[in-house]
Amino acid sequence: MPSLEEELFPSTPGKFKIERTHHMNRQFHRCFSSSSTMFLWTLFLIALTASYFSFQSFVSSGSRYLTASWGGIQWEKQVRTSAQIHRQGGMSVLVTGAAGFVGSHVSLALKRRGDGVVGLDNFNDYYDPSLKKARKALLSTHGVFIVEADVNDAKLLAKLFDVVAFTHVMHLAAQAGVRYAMENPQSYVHSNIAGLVTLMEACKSANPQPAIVWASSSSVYGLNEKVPFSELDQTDQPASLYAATKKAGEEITHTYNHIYGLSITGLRFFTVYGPWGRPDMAYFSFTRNILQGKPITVYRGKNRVDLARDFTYIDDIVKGCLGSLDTSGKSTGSGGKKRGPAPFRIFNLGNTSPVTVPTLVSILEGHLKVKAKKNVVDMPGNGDVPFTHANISSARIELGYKPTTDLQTGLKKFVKWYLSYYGYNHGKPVN
Ligand SMILES: O=C(O)[C@H]1O[C@H](OP(=O)(O)OP(=O)(O)OC[C@H]2O[C@@H](n3ccc(=O)[nH]c3=O)[C@H](O)[C@@H]2O)[C@H](O)[C@@H](O)[C@@H]1O
Repeated sequence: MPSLEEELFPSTPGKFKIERTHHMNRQFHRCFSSSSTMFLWTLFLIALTASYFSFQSFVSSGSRYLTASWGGIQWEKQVRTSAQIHRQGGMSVLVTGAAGFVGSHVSLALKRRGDGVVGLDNFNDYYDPSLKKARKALLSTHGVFIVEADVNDAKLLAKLFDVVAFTHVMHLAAQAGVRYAMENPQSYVHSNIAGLVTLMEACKSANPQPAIVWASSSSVYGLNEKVPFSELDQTDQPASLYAATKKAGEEITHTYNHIYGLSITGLRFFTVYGPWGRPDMAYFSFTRNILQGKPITVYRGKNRVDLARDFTYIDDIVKGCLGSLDTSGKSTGSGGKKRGPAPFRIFNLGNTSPVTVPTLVSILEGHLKVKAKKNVVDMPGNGDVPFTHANISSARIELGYKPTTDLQTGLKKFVKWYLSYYGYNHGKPVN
């Protein structure tokens, strides 16, 4: 039995057998055997295919405009107003990941000192998007407008550079989290590789080209054992896919610096923490669990050695970011062509005093006045590294970077924010 498709579109029309009336037989025979009719059929099929594709593109462009949260006169006005500079010698900065932890703090600091800021964020649900919306609302009260879109949206990026001649890009949009890379590896490729390249393409084509400062990570040191970690140490042994994508980012940005003259500064952040932080990070999830009376899992390294991190307070990181923007130097290219060498820099932004995870827990217990229920387990092979420790000499010399907040002080500020944000009164939830 022929399929429906075969019945409607026989593969060999000339041999089409008609067994009804003789008259019809003659007609069909004439129809399929004449070459001019064949030509008409071909034309018909081409027209059908073409109209199918134009309908498809109409539907997709239509839905793009229907669902797009950007574009239009009012939108452009908001972008321009947000980008306005209010100080002598100020800059206009496109901050990607502006609704994120570091992004929201940096945006606010720039705006406060009179720089123009436009944010970009896709508000994904890697962690509770309502926290991102709350950061957005906070920024909005300070005059920072955040465009809701993905950094992979090349058309939007081109439009933004059309509307504003950004002097700088602070690129903080990324898929963060070391261990989550085993659950969702593609999200790291999407944001940290594809998204970075899309942004670099937009920056290289922009006229004038902006200078770029972006977030790499202390995780690029991977299995490096030389302490403290210095920028010249080996970084070709990543322990997680997250670290590998950040290291790849350093190589990708180098290429754009080399070929197109983009000014690049990569910042290797060391476990940043503080108010408005990331709920997926240990200090945050420990706080939540301790307050809710739930157990926490504390990982332990080989031979029962405690894990340690060079925890760095958000305000210190913000100073490092602003110092990087201020000293970035200009990109040299224009019209997608390099006109001369441009700066390429990489800095550690750490605290230079690692603290073990059990110590982190006891500091939290002190501030929360609640004892944690600890499950101590051996570190699973999920991308974690045993310790991090930053050498910050270069950042100190070139950016004037000088961290001033120790973990005890920084966690106190975090806990104060946490209790007030989540509605606790003296450690008890307010109903
Ligand atoms: O500095 C960096 O490069 C990285 O810092 C953090 O990564 P991580 O240091 O692993 O921060 P946490 O996830 O907060 O973990 C801190 C420590 O607590 C430990 N931990 C974590 C979670 C947990 O349930 N138990 C536990 O003992 C981890 O093993 C680690 O030693 C961030 O999550 C990364 O996005 C960032 O790039």
